[in-house]
Amino acid sequence: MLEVQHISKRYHYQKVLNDISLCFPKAGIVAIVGPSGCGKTTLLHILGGIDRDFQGELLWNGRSVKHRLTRYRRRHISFIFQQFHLIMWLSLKQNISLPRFFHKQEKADFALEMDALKQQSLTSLSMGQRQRLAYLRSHYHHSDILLCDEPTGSLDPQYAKAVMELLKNEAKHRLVILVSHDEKLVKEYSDEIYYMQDGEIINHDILSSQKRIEHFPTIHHQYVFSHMRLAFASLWSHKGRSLQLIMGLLLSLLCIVTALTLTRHLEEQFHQYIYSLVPASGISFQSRYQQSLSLELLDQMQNQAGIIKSEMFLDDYECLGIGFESDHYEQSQTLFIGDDTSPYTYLSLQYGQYPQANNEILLSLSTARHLYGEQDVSSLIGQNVYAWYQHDWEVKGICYKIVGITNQTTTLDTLYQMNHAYIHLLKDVYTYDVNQVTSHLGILYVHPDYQREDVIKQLQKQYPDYEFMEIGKSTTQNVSKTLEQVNMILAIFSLLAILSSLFLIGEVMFLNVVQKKKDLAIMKCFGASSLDIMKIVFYESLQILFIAQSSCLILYYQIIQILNTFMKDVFGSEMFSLQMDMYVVGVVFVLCALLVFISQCPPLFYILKMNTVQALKE
Ligand SMILES: Nc1ncnc2c1ncn2[C@@H]1O[C@H](COP(=O)(O)OP(=O)(O)OP(=O)(O)O)[C@@H](O)[C@H]1O
Repeated sequence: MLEVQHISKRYHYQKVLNDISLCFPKAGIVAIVGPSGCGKTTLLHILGGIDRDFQGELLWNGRSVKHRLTRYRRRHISFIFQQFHLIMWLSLKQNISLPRFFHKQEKADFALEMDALKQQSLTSLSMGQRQRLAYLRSHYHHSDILLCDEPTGSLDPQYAKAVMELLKNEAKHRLVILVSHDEKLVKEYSDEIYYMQDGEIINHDILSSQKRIEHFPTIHHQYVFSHMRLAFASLWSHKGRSLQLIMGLLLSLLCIVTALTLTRHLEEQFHQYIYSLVPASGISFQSRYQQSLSLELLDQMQNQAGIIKSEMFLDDYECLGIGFESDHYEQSQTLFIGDDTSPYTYLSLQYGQYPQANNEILLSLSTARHLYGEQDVSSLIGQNVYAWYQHDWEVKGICYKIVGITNQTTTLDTLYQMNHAYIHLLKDVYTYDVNQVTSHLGILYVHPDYQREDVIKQLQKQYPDYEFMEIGKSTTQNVSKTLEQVNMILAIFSLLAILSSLFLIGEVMFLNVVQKKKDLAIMKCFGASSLDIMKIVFYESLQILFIAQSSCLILYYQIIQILNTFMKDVFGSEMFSLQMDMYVVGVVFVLCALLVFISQCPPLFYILKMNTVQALKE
């Protein structure tokens, strides 16, 4: 049984309700009538548990419910408002079954009444139809008390009577409290009437009494994923704005994920590329006093532990390329040849054998293909090619016989030959004395079982007049350092981009809550707690995040594919190929989710502080 004791309420300095005590029956229609502004609606809000800011007691079955109003509303209260308070971004059915989004329902069957409205959109409904919807919604939640604020206010007399008949029928099973101006209509249908004036009850008429007839409606469970569904409906209701948010977040996520993947992968692949040009086992050396190197010195060094091959590059002799033509190197078949990149003893043969004489060479598989096109490269074995060298602007060719093809693919076209072979061959072509040619740069190759640093230390001790350096190390270090800086800058910019879009999400969600606060208050009237409302708002931003992140994953995959095709075209090999970096994706997505959570604090805080009665009036 519902009871209020010594209820008083003030708005600033105005006393709206003054020490009201009432005791209501279990069933029947109880009307509250009085002039405009006397406090009827205020009293109704207190009875409905949506206004918690009052003095006095609200009792249900003798127990105070002032501190558990959400539970009280859910179990015992439903409303019909004068302005209907329908939620325009929900469907007809969702509006009617609104209470079921928040708790399980004892639902009456109203399929017949629904059929007439089913075809229409909410905005196209007439006032009478909206009134009917509001009635159906209150009926959906079969509560102990139905509170009606001017339920016939906007209806023509004929339809008003029909609504009163419905309420009369309702009142057999529950208590109907209605606030109305229409004293005549009220007298015709009410069992009790309270007369109010200036916030006080001035009279009470009991016209008849109604015994409550219990009925046992079917029980419907709460909708599954109810908060998610409401969040999605809310998101859909402002789809333009949501799309902008999703696009903003998607672009920032895509930028940061792609940029970080590029720099992380490119660093690795730059290193690989550098090592494909300059072997990881190479040590370069030169005299500290600018003295020329000699073949004896090379032979001496080659006998050191851990060294497997030594080379020296003649200062003024440069290999221009190889080709099949004997008369001139500038032919289309001529290939530019890089310096050989590793001792051939450690390369696996695909065809043929290792060189046995100075004029025999090995080709890397990629060079053989380059030279011979689509044809079977094994038929290159035994063929002659010409390597063209330039000295003092004079270009001369040395004839080599291809004896083998390795299975190696190299970035630059490469040929391998016996130690110092080209020095001996050039001597005959250019006719010089081997001891007279100068060379200031030598290369040593370290056995894979040895550490380059250790070998360098050893060499440094033994040959103090020479300076030894790891080939490619400083370049890779420089590349790593530069890419690290690029990474850092990218990360900062991307973080700023994500922060700004999250700030935007926070801002838009806040505006959204402010804009929809009346709808959220309506939900509260139909059983939602503050936590339910917070969940809806939070899930809405999670949905934005989810859509942005999943679209980002799809686009990220596409971008990686496009970049790989592009790089394959540009570099002509698959050396620079990217893969989806799930580590980067994971870190960025988790960080972003965390920031979304933080960006939701202002709207969620706003909901906690929201005044339901105030919000309903807006
Ligand atoms: N949020 C508010 N802030 C300040 N004053 C308010 C607020 N809400 C209502 N009032 C005042 O409280 C008084 C009672 O208002 P209430 O709406 O309860 O009256 P009512 O009897 O239902 O009037 P009506 O029949 O016209 O709806 C009015 O004087 C109104 O101006």
